[in-house]
Amino acid sequence: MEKTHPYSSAEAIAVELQGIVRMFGGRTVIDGISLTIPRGELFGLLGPSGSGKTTLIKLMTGIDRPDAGSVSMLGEPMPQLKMLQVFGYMAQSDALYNELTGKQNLEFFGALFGLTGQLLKNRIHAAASLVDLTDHLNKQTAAYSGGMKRRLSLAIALLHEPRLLVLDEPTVGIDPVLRQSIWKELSALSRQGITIIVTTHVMDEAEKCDRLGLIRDGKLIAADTPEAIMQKAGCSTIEEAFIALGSGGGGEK
Ligand SMILES: Nc1ncnc2c1ncn2[C@@H]1O[C@H](COP(=O)(O)OP(=O)(O)OP(=O)(O)O)[C@@H](O)[C@H]1O
Repeated sequence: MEKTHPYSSAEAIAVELQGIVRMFGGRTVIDGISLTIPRGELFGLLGPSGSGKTTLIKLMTGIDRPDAGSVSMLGEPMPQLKMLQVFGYMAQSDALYNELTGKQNLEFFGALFGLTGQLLKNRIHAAASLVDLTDHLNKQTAAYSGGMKRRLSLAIALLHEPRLLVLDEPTVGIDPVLRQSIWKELSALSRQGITIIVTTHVMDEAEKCDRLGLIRDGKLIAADTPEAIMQKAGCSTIEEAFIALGSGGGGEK
């Protein structure tokens, strides 16, 4: 479905990275990345383990600072404390209170976002049903499976109806049926104008993104639609394209 977004040009950009460099202990982990993500885009970050995906999204959200270059989110320079209210972030490892129930976790994080009373109840209901956890809300989180914990983390990231969702491998440990329904929902949120940035290792998920950024050794080796990336690489799958582009191939097979 065609997306239409009624934003002025100043508001039209969700995230802008200019010449980002991040070093750890003298090693360059993000090596001069520039990237613009428009509002409402479902943008996937794809790359091998250790290529810098998590580091890059931490820089986008202001959780970490670059050693060089600049980051802005929705027109605001990052990092900024007030921007924490604007985006929903789901980290790679679940930051949950195991001794609390699923519902208590949602209430706790909802309160941090200033949600109270009936509004909080409504949001908990909506977010929990989205990730199919309604029947498990009164269980202690310690008794949740890995996939249930991921789903609870996703519900927490959605609780305050953020304009920007940043999800670090949201579907790890989630079964294929639920994975599909979560992706359907992500597409629907994106059609409503919510920007979604998602890291993934799963190729069929990558193909569902509006645009993909391919990262290798801290460099952005491509940023385009899945179709354009496959065409450029002269490949019929994203997986093949990723390998071809990453090894320096440009499609002239
Ligand atoms: N705080 C840190 N201190 C030192 N090195 C770090 C730190 N954070 C990340 N790194 C290193 O930076 C590199 C990129 O890590 P990052 O977590 O961004 O990769 P990734 O692409 O998200 O990997 P994965 O898919 O396995 O999650 C790795 O070599 C990692 O060891």
